[in-house]
Amino acid sequence: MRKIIVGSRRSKLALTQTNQFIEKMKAAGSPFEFEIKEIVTKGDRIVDVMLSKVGGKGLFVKEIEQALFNKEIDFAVHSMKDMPSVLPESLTIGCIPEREDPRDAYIANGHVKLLELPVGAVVGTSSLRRSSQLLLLRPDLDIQWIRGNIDTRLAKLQAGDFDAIILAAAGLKRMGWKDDLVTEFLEVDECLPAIGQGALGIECREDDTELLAELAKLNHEETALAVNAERKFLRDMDGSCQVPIAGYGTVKDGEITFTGLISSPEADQVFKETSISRDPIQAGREVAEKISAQGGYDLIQRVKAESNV
Ligand SMILES: NCc1[nH]cc(CCC(=O)O)c1CC(=O)O
Repeated sequence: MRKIIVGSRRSKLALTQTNQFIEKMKAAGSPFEFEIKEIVTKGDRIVDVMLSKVGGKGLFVKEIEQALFNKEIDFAVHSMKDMPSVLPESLTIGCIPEREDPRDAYIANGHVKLLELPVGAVVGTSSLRRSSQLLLLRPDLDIQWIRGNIDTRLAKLQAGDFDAIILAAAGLKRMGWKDDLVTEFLEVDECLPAIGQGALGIECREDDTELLAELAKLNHEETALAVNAERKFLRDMDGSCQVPIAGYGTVKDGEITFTGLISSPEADQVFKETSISRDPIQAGREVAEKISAQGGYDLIQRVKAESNV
């Protein structure tokens, strides 16, 4: 029996996602034995710097991809949100399992609703995408950067460093947090999620046909279509997690409805467009074209130049 070595970051969330996926493979009758190999990435070593200032795409994936090339590991479970829009040659996404909740979760001390926070309240997030969309809803808020894993962020909230914080609902749910921790789930039309948020991607070597055949059984067609549209938009806009870019697709009867958003960090310029297509590439491309025609692509380039990434 082949033993599959699964690479995982060392964070609680990464290990949880990896273990949950391995259990799914076992339940689907996969013929392998599994062993997890922990890998420390650059993104895990940097804790105190604003992520958007650190620079370099794929902070959480480079070391893992190197281990795949070296055949030290056979696959890795990534949050699609952390994946650069282009994969290195000879690696591929073997499958995209069914998506968890794509929404952002707003968690406030005393469960004060977002629209009821006092003027100038301090909200913690480390994402320009979240901060710019928050400012659209509440221009008066004092957005402060927060870093660290889920537990660290919740502890900082509880310590009173912030009045509220925003986290991905998917991470909380996978870690077993109950919904009553969350003050409000921000609906996708008020805070459009990150590209790929809530979805996992299983990265492996392109020539590992034996493994690819097993992974294919866990692919979720609708999630994969939506995420492909989202990632086409990310590629065409030349985006990354270091610029305020968002996108979310849904699929009904084989038809993808995709909405993309580009904003300035101050949220004084916002472009949001939707396209519907049976082809994920076309859906993503069309939204990118519409937004670029209005100046969205130039805005992304300017944000990048200003933050030196
Ligand atoms: N940027 C870190 C990261 N990457 C994936 C998730 C959550 C899980 C997911 O979105 O699938 C998180 C944490 C967060 O944003 O709160």
